[in-house]
Amino acid sequence: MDAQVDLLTDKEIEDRLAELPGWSVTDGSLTRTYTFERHLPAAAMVIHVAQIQEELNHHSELTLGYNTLTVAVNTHSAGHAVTALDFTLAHRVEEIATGHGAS
Ligand SMILES: C[C@H](O)[C@H](O)[C@H]1CNC2=NC(N)=NC(=O)C2=N1
Repeated sequence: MDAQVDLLTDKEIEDRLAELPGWSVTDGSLTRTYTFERHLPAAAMVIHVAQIQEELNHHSELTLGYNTLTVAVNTHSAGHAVTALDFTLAHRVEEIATGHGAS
């Protein structure tokens, strides 16, 4: 049984989004689309994000395009609400993005 996940108020979500330029809550998920110079760097970042997701045991929907990678996450165990766990993942992804040539 997953531990009870604390829900966030709209204000808390807005405050946390202010710390994550480029991220938004879109269609119920915390979302960011990264753009790359070429396809393979985008594909390589998928593996790195997957490693982080396994470490956190928290998983997003990843959409790989020609030179884009979209990360979209909410918390399934909280009824697909956006929670602090989603922001934790977003910050971890942000930490690696520049190194992958993402913008
Ligand atoms: C059994 C496993 O721990 C749970 O299903 C984890 C896996 N990854 C998850 N990812 C997300 N986004 N939300 C969850 O509630 C979640 N739960």
